[in-house]
Amino acid sequence: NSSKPLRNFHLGMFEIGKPLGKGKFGRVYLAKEKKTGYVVALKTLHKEELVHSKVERQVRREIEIQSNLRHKNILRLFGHFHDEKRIFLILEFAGRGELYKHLRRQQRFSEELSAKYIFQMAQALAYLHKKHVIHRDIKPENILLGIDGEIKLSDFGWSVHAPSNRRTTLCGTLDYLPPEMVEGKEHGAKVDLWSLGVLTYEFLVGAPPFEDISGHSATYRRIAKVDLKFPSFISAEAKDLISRLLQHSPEKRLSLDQVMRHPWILKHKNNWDRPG
Ligand SMILES: COc1ccc(C(=O)Nc2ccccc2)cc1NC(=O)CCSc1ncnc(N)c1Br
Repeated sequence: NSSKPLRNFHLGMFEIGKPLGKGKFGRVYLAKEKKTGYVVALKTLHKEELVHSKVERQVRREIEIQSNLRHKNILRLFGHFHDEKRIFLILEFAGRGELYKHLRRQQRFSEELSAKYIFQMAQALAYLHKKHVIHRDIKPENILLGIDGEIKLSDFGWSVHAPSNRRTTLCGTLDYLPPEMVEGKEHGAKVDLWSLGVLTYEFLVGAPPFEDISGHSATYRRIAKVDLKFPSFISAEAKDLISRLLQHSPEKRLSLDQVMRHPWILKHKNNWDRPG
């Protein structure tokens, strides 16, 4: 539409820097836009892989979903372009990188830091849900940190417009899947609330609640049963929030507003270093 600023990007506009990481479909590089000196993260997706895994349509839908998202806790997709072999996504660069690396290094986060991250996640999800976008792939690997340590929700590889019934097979970890997705049922935005509960648990404990080293079917069973156990060091308020999110039936799960007003969040809210 005419209101959109004309921005046809091409590779020659960028100075490519160090590799930032390897995603499931391609590599990500630090890059600088030559004219403005603006630093971005440039993600390359290889077309033959996308076509091969019938993900082409998903990328297109993804780009159109992303291009009108603007929120401080959601990583921006500024634009995209392609050459004969690759598609390039021009992404906001998150100054403190991948959250899961910080989590693994520190084993687990304090209750105060976890509450701050969960509050910011709830704000990002409330924004997405208002736009009828369900993320569906909330896990530490898809969360980045901005230069001030703020959450940047990323990689909407699986986001869809609600409601939806997943068609393509799921890849990667099952740990974050809610019962309705494990059972292949219709699912709505409440899948992100279940995953938020799993994320809260993993921040505080250092591992997801239903992880079962004996394999997928064991994890499936534990999810379907909501077989939830807490270590003794978890506070009563944190246990309360997690238990009210990890409810088998989606309607019983807390809403995002209730998460943002939960005693466990409010208890820590005044100690967060709030910029500005
Ligand atoms: C809005 O962020 C995205 C939006 C979309 C997709 C994507 O691949 N979609 C997709 C790909 C294939 C098929 C269907 C969808 C990916 C991302 N994001 C990423 O890949 C994160 C790259 S890593 C990184 N990024 C910035 N700063 C850092 N310090 C780092 Br480390």
